[in-house]
Amino acid sequence: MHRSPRRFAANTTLQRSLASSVEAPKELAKGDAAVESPQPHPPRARPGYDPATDKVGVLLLNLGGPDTLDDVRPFLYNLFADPDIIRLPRAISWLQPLIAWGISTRRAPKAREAYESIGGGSPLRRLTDEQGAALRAALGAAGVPVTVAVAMRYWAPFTDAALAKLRDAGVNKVVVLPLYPQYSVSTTGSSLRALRECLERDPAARSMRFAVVPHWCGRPGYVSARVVIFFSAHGVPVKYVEAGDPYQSEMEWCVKLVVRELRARGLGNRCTLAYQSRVGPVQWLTPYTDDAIRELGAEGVHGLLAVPIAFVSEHIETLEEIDMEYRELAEESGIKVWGRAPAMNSYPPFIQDLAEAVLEALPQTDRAEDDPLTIKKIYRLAPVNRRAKKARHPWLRRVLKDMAIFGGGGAYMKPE
Ligand SMILES: C=CC1=C(C)c2cc3[nH]c(cc4nc(cc5[nH]c(cc1n2)c(C)c5CCC(=O)O)C(CCC(=O)O)=C4C)c(C)c3C=C
Ligand SMILES: [Fe+2]
Repeated sequence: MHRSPRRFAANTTLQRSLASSVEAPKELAKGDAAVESPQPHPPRARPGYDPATDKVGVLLLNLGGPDTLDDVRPFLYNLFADPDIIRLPRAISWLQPLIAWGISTRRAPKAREAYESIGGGSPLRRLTDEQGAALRAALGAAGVPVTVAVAMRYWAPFTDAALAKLRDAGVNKVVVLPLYPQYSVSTTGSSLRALRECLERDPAARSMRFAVVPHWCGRPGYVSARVVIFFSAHGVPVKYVEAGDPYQSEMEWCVKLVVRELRARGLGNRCTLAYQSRVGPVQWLTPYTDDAIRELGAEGVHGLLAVPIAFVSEHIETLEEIDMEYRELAEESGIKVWGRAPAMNSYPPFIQDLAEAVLEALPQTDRAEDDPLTIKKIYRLAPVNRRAKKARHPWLRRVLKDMAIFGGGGAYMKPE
């Protein structure tokens, strides 16, 4: 029998302050240049949006991170207790809480040190709130006023609080926007499963209509904003990809589009893709970022510009792993010049493009088959455990291809 892993509650003060979600944070109200708001436009009808009857919500999905050092271990517990992160055979799935407890307890001291080195916690929540505020402003300027709520997977604000916020605001149409450019079962898939589970527990929330933007790494606003060379992406275990996770092919496709953009701008730099942040003893996607850095150093490469291609906000993986660990490794490997492209955070052209993704998805809220069922469909098609084997069958691959996972919004380009 599958038992739900126990989830640690987040620090209650923070939960109180953030369950209320994404009203513009105070520092943004002062006029932060990065999110200087476009002027709101009176609501105007567009496909999927009738100002007379519709109240639109945007549900941003993200991973979450510990707010304080005390949060590190319970945050790690939540992460490792996720069956999309540690995939156990069904027969021993009941062991997951124990395994999660063991790994989080063992990993916590090192992770705590890393979070301490970037200021004592993850900035992901603040940056995601800022992205939400900027997105709300961009959509308001397009004549679609929205309520934005953030649903973090492993730390507050959790999905149930985010759904409650949307419901309390009277929202009847929700566009679900994962803040992961590329789809992986371990990220977007897991967040969509959490959302589906919340909807199953909460019939009132099911009265809202949903549309999902499953991935957006091919959108022009994401591709053309980058000018870089050493692409470093968060990895996943190879088994995920063998089981049909589209993450690696989306990553390679995304990098190809960025490289094409670089070439079009006359930049002939060599480009490399490598994978960072592996956890545990299993084989992850290769080449590993650390091996790639060593090899490039041994080849006599003079300078490297790291590009965090899978991350849209600064957090532990950029601020500590790339900026500190990989920089040090690069220096030791003989690389003389090291740089890192910043994450997008609330960069206006990026937010503008996300706003367009939301507007393109909005008409899907009017398709009965896309209501919370979409979420089910997408997750079912994301092959985990035994479903993974089935994904090897040509017919299921065909279904996968036709369905929402590869559907995307209008401007979305399919992998070549
Ligand atoms: C592109 C995004 C990500 C993928 C794919 C992903 C897969 C994945 N991650 C772990 C284990 C850990 N991830 C951790 C932190 C972390 N991961 C992502 C993104 C992806 N993960 C982000 C944005 C962050 C940072 C969170 C923050 O600081 O706010 C951690 C915790 C840090 C640490 O101890 O190293 C772990 C652990 C697995 C096992 C996995 C695929 C199966
Ligand atoms: Fe991760």
